[in-house]
This record gives sequence, C-alpha cells and structure tokens, in this order.
Amino acid sequence: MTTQATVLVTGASTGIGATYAERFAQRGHDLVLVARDRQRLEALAARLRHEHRVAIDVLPADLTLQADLDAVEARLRDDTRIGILINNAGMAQSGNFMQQSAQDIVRLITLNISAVTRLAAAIAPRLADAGRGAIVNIGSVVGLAPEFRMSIYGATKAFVLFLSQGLSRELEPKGVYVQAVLPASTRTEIWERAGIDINTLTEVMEPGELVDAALVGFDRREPVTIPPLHAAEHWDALESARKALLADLRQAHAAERYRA
Ligand SMILES: NC(=O)C1=CN([C@@H]2O[C@H](COP(=O)(O)OP(=O)(O)OC[C@H]3O[C@@H](n4cnc5c(N)ncnc54)[C@H](OP(=O)(O)O)[C@@H]3O)[C@@H](O)[C@H]2O)C=CC1
Ligand SMILES: N[C@@H](C=O)C(=O)O
Repeated sequence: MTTQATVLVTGASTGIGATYAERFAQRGHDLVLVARDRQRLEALAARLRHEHRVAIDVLPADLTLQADLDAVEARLRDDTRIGILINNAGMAQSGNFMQQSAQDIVRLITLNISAVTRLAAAIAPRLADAGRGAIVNIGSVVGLAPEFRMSIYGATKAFVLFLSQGLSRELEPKGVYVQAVLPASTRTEIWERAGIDINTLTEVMEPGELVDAALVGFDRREPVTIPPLHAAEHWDALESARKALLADLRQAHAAERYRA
C-alpha cells in the first residue's frame, strides 16, 4: 500500500494513457485504469502489479455512455484515495468538416469534451476541499492549428486547453494543480482508429518520450506543457499577445476601423 495519491487514468488500455499508467506505477502510485477494453486493461494491470507492486483497479467504461460515465464520476467523487486524474481518453477524426456524420460529431464531442469536463468536475470539489491533487487534461497542438483542417477535433482540443487554463486559475489557489498537455503526432493507435495511415506522417514521437516530457512539466507544476515545442518562447509570446489583446479591449465603442 503506498502513501502516494492513487492515479485514475482514462484511456489507459493503450497509447498515451497506458504509458501514463506505467510511469505512475513506476513512481509507486496505485492506479485505477479506465477504458472500454477490459482484457487489455486487465493484462496491463497484471503486468504493472507484478513489476511495481502497486494496487491497480480496472474500471471498464465507455465514456460516451451515460451509465458508464456516471460510474467513473462516482469513483472520482467518492474514492478519497484518488488524488490525480489523467484525463486522457480521446479520439481523432479523418476527413473534413462536411464529411463528418452527425454520429461522428456527437461521439467526438461527447468523448473529447463532455467526458473530459464531467470527470474534472467530479473530482475537483474533493481535491479543492483537501487542498491538494492534480488534474491532467490531454489536449493537442491541433487545438492551436485551424490550418490542419481537423476542425471538430481541433475545436475539442482548443476546448481542453481553455478549460485547463480556466480551471488552473480557479483551482490553483485551492492547492489543486491543473495541467494541459499538448502532444503533436505520437505513435499510437489513434491514427488507425481514425482511418489515417501513420506512415504518411513525416515526424512521430514515441509515447514514452511524450509522457516522460509531460511528467517533467508535471513535476515542475507547469500549467501548459507542449513537449514537441522546442522554442518555448513561441508559447510565451502567444500568451503575452493574448493578454495584450484582452487589455486593449474598449468595450463601450466599436473600433475606428469598423466605423462607417
Ligand atoms: N497520438 C497522437 O498523435 C496524439 C494524441 N493526442 C491525445 O492523446 C489522448 C490519448 O490518445 P492516444 O493514446 O494517442 O490514442 P489511442 O487511440 O492509442 O488510445 C485512446 C485510449 O482511449 C480509450 N478510449 C477510446 N474511446 C473511448 C471511449 N468511448 N470510452 C473510454 N475510453 C475510450 C481507448 O481505449 P478503448 O478502445 O479500450 O476504450 C484507449 O485506451 C487523446 O485525448 C488524444 O486526442 C493528442 C495529440 C496527439
Ligand atoms: N491525435 C492527433 C490527430 O489526429 C493529434 O492530436 O495530433
């Protein structure tokens, strides 16, 4: 039994989530693993229990289904051992906006926005009351890039970034750390699941390197961690420009350029 916080990881059956599970097990944390594929979760749990002697619960759930999401929310709300949420489960899209069916749109938004938000909302009050804990939301650089023409997926990831920055301002004073992690192309199944050939990508990061970098940001309590961004000053400049824009708003009258 560890004295460290238990970590609940969504999307833990493969890819970035499975890597987070391994890294936190290596750090001695007990785990709760959430995804739809029970068999893959059980196999990962068995290996990590054996290798790292930590307690691991498997909680199969389809986060697009109300009853399953309710169950994971309840676990986050009621299990006081859980002090870290890795809000990772997500899916991507292929094709342009007009090629997305209504079902595609609902599934993308339900998993990438509704589930992420509801799980954060489930754990946040308890962490704030305790004055400690962390919520890690996995966004994407695509959320900064309308040029990529993954308009709905990118919009869901822009939402995750904004949500994380807002929660960081609301919860950091209460002792709760909120981190947005923005990967770029990373070698996981998300591409095949979205019907995209990963071999068409020019550069791809391995999930181990991605998560190790994200955990450096986590350990530094960095609010926004962008492992593939080598020139950090670009993010700093973007944030400065955003704040300058806000400071320059004069809401009483329209700008001169808009006056007839
Ligand atoms: N790979 C990349 O290039 C990038 C990924 N990201 C983000 O990283 C996160 C992880 O993605 P990644 O590891 O690459 O993708 P994978 O497709 O490899 O893994 C996705 C994980 O989410 C789970 N999942 C998918 N749908 C559901 C669902 N309906 N309910 C519950 N769990 C579900 C899958 O498990 P199961 O099928 O068992 O349910 C799996 O464990 C996502 O949020 C993604 O947007 C961001 C930028 C780049
Ligand atoms: N998941 C990837 C796109 O499909 C990404 O976010 O880069």
